[in-house]
Amino acid sequence: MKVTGFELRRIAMPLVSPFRTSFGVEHDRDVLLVRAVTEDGAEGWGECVAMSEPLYSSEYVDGAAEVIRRFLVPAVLSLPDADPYLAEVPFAKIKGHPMAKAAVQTALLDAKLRIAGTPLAAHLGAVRDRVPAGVSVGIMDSIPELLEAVEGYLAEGYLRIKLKIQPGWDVEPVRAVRERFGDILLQVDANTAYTLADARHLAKLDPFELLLMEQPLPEDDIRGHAELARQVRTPICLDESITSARAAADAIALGATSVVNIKPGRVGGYLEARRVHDVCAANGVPVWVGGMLETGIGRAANVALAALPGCVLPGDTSASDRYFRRDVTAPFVLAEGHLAVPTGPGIGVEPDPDALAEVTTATQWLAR
Ligand SMILES: O=C(O)CCC(=O)N[C@@H](C(=O)O)c1ccccc1
Repeated sequence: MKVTGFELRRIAMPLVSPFRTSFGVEHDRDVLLVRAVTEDGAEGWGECVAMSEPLYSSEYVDGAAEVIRRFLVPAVLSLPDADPYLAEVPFAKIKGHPMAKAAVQTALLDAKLRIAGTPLAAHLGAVRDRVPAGVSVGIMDSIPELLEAVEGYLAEGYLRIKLKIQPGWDVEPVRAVRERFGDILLQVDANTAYTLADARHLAKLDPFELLLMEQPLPEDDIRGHAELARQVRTPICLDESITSARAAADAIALGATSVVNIKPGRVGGYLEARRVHDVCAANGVPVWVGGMLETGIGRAANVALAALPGCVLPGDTSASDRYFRRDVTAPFVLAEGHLAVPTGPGIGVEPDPDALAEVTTATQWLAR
């Protein structure tokens, strides 16, 4: 496949409501989209999930755009065949920047699969045609406000609730949700906000029978998570720590995680995401697909990944209207708590030109 060039497109997507985590509050998303154009006019899309500031990980959207412009696009354009699998070789020589790599790799993968007429889900090994949807609920100003939000999501049909927690907002919100809504599927996400010194406090979550406790400690504290797992009953799930299939194998072998959140942007793309899935499946570790507030472009690819056999827990694959009043693609809509897996070639969705034009803040064409 010969690529004639790439378009980098920045879009400004306001969120329907502020999204608060232990590391900050998002009011809107400044998203970088990558479009690959091939010699015979096929195209492929990728979404960079880097946030505006390096608060979730070291990447941020302006930095990702720079790495794509200066290093990743030239590496691809120098290949005789711009195949996403072949591109992993020069990409591996560039240290880090998994979200930037994932965006370019996905644009190539989408183009390759559209040309072949193969849906991404089929290419990855999907076994389902719809996936159960969970929803991530941010930190709120009060318990009543939280209960109102959770009630609304349950009424919409979400099959699993994830509560963001941080020191000072953890046991009480979980207790309130459990007492009000009974034995719903419930989990928490700390985004690295605690330390091992908080182990006894985190053990207070055990009576609430949570599905998992996500990334309680810093992303590089594998030993700490293994020690914490010995002190709390709630299963530990890692997110920020799992940067590759090897990192997943290490964390599992060291007893640091018993569930894994797979985010393609965090591991460099859907090809490595499938390897993380396979390593976890080989070790009997359940996985689910996380989210980074993606538009329909990234959401479509995440839903395809969530259809793999090892994805046995609802993911943060919510409907488009969880975050956006108007998506740039046809919206993903909840049906009986599930999202349908796209069936078209590649990621199976196209951005709507008018919707895209409405939110575009900058475009740049990068060619040989
Ligand atoms: O549903 C979604 O797309 C968001 C799910 C979610 O909570 N993402 C969290 C996370 O840490 O997993 C996040 C939010 C904002 C920025 C980065 C990550």
